Amino acid sequence: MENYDAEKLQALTGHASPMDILHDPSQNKGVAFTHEERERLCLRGLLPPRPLSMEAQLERVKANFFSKPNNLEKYIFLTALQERNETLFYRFVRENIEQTLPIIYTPTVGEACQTYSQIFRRPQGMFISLEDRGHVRELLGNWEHKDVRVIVVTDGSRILGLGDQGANGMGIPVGKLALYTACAGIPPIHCLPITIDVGTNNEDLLNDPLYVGLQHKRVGGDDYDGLIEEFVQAVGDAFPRAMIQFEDFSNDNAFRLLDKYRNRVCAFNDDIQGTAAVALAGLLASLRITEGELKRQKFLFMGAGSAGFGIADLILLAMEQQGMPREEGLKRFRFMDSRGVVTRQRDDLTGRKGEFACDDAPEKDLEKVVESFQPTALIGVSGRGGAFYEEVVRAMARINQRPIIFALSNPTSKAECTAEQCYSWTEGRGVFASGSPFDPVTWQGKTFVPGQGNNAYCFPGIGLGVIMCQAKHVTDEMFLVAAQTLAEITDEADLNKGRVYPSLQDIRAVSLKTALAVIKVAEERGLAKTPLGENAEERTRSWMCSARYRSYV
Ligand SMILES: NC(=O)C1=CN([C@@H]2O[C@H](COP(=O)(O)OP(=O)(O)OC[C@H]3O[C@@H](n4cnc5c(N)ncnc54)[C@H](O)[C@@H]3O)[C@@H](O)[C@H]2O)C=CC1
Ligand SMILES: CC(=O)C(=O)O
Ligand SMILES: [Mg+2]
Repeated sequence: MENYDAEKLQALTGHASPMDILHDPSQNKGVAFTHEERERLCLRGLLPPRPLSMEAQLERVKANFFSKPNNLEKYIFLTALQERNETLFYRFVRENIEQTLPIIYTPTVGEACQTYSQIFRRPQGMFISLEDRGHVRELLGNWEHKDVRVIVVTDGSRILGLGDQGANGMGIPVGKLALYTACAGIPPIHCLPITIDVGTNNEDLLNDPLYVGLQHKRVGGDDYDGLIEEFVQAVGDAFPRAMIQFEDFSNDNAFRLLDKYRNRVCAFNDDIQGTAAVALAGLLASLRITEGELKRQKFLFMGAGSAGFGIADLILLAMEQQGMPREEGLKRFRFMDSRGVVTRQRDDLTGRKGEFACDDAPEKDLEKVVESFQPTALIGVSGRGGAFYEEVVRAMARINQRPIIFALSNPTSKAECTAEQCYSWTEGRGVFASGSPFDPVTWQGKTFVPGQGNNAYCFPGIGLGVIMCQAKHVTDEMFLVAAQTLAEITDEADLNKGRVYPSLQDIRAVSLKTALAVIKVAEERGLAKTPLGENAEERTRSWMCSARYRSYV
């Protein structure tokens, strides 16, 4: 028989045994449990005798983190901390955001997905596979938390610019949701990462004996659509207050699923819409440097997929708001993909490509397209590292006094050019942003701090706003206001350093402002199920979790 009162413990912590408290990452404080708490929760003897403060724990975590020999080891270390003591994990991430974001997110999360089968310790999130057809609702009932508000779901088919990673893509929803908590204060209890496994076309995984996903080719067609439909319906039933974020779906499905579900449930696609918001924000801030007007810009996109068309659509919406009709705006865009410029003569004008196709002659050489189209902004969303080679960047600098060059592909190895290349090839005149972080660059005595043009600046705040007012849908207008809000927060000091985004240190304030702007749109459009009115800021602030230990005495 136990010498503790299980009922009392249950009432206090939700757990009937003291050891379960230590094994629950949302309750565990490790050695930070005070003497009084240890007494009350019957933890005496289960911990080394001397209580330490959270500050001391943070010192230890810091020393461990920085002593790791490489980034993947840092990732494994932080994941273990997250699974052991969530509060300490989030406090450490927040206090060291510049150092930890590149680990729990791009670029290292990409490496973590690629090695997922090797580094797998404990499952995080939920896996739904083809084998679960007909049982998805039942399966969601196995998740321990019942009040889920945000689901990030992938099918692993296009993980960053690394292609098909199958079930190993789970690192992405887990990382994105960690950002929801770290950057927007959404309590982890409300977050659910999900990977839908319909197989993989990645030959390495199909031949890897350690691969943890279904080891057959991807299944598409009605079976795929049926599973996604069952998933969306099951979410509505199991978690009626949840918003669904589609993440890293290959572009044959990304737009299709977005179009199918955006007006039916509360859902958005981050690669299309979140990326659009961050890119537009960066462009609006860039125009304060180049002293240009959005309507007068010419955009050349390398990459004609989810991110590219998502960004272009939002730019067009912003142009329309400034009085430029969509038809006129379309003329200011060119898209290139692996087959060259997207022209009307092509035989693959499916989806968004048809609308953005131009009348130019076919051309595969990026430098020639830069010379003929004379873009003011070059945007890389191709997942092809090094696509912006020296002659291309130099041509941009010949045509423009201040060329805008965004290398948005992730992870770092897929960036179309590096920050250093951009600044040196444009002789310090390039206005640069990248999807994965680059260190500051000193060029001829001036130090540039490149901004990170990553949807991480937008989706946490948008999600926070949607959740707070329980918006019925996530609309393009919400992404537009998110972009405008982010651009406004970027100040002159940022721009003077060459950074077209605010510092990541300010990310919580950015997320809060974004959320408030989103709530306002939802309320104005009659989409808010629980309007917050004048209390929006106070209610949102007080809902955001703070990464502080709760007291049990
Ligand atoms: N910075 C950010 O916040 C975000 C960055 N991305 C990055 O953007 C990249 C693309 O993502 P999605 O648009 O979702 O992928 P996608 O697969 O929908 O589109 C990729 C496009 O690039 C084209 N492409 C591929 N190889 C090429 C080559 N050699 N030359 C020219 N074009 C080529 C493809 O034909 C396709 O049009 C990825 O690396 C992803 O990590 C995506 C979302 C957000
Ligand atoms: C950042 C992001 O969502 C991507 O690279 O897919
Ligand atoms: Mg993504």
